[in-house]
Amino acid sequence: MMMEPAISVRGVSKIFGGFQALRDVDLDIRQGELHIFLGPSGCGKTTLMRMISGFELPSNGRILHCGTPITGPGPDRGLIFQEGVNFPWRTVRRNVEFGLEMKGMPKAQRAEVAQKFIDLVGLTEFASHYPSQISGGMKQKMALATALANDPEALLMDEPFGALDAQTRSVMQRELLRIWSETNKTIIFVTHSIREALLLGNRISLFKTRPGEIAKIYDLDEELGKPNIERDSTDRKLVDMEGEIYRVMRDGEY
Ligand SMILES: Nc1ncnc2c1ncn2[C@@H]1O[C@H](COP(=O)(O)OP(=O)(O)OP(=O)(O)O)[C@@H](O)[C@H]1O
Repeated sequence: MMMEPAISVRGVSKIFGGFQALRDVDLDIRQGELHIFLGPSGCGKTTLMRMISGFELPSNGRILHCGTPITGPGPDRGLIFQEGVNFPWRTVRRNVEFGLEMKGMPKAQRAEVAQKFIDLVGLTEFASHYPSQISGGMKQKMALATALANDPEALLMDEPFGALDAQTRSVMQRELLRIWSETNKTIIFVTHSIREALLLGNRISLFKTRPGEIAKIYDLDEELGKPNIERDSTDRKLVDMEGEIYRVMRDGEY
């Protein structure tokens, strides 16, 4: 039996003023999938992500989460941005606890849940530090722990590693794959980087611009095997795909 998609995007367009940012997007995100949005600047990746998060509504069409129309933000969809939003006056632990506090979870239980996710992302030693005392990569780990603590069904990650240096970014990619395989969450991950897309995804939605559309979907499981930390950036097939996607984007020949 086919599982119901985690997210279904049906005939979705978005118009800002007179400007068409997205046109007629159809897409199913599978349960437990790590799905990549890849494309040039301005092609509408963030706009589609914001509509899935519920902060923005489609001009036309509809978006369903597990069969239910999305009408606004909800705890079932956890967001992680490049800036890694946090409260600077709260320690790592109290940042991770924030959503649980809002839900009114009792203190002891919230400490236990926060600890579990702080350990999962590898911040055990830094739980009592303030955001200003930890690195950019650690801040993104904290954002991941904060999102996971709320037990969302899907994680929406908008260029979460975009501001990190190459070395830290590569560590975080491996960490993300480990955490994904341990939690089985559905993840939508936005990136500009073809290589990052190829290292992480089950599938890639390749966007094109003017108007923003999904031009092509690549099934990486078929080509490269399922994403795991062994997926190798020097693998011949991966390098070939990288070249192909690069050419498609450069020449606009979708
Ligand atoms: N609130 C808004 N009002 C007007 N135009 C907008 C608004 N939000 C986005 N746009 C326009 O819609 C288009 C798509 O923007 P979006 O941020 O979704 O692109 P993107 O693919 O995420 O780009 P980037 O990779 O640079 O973040 C852009 O041309 C942008 O200027």
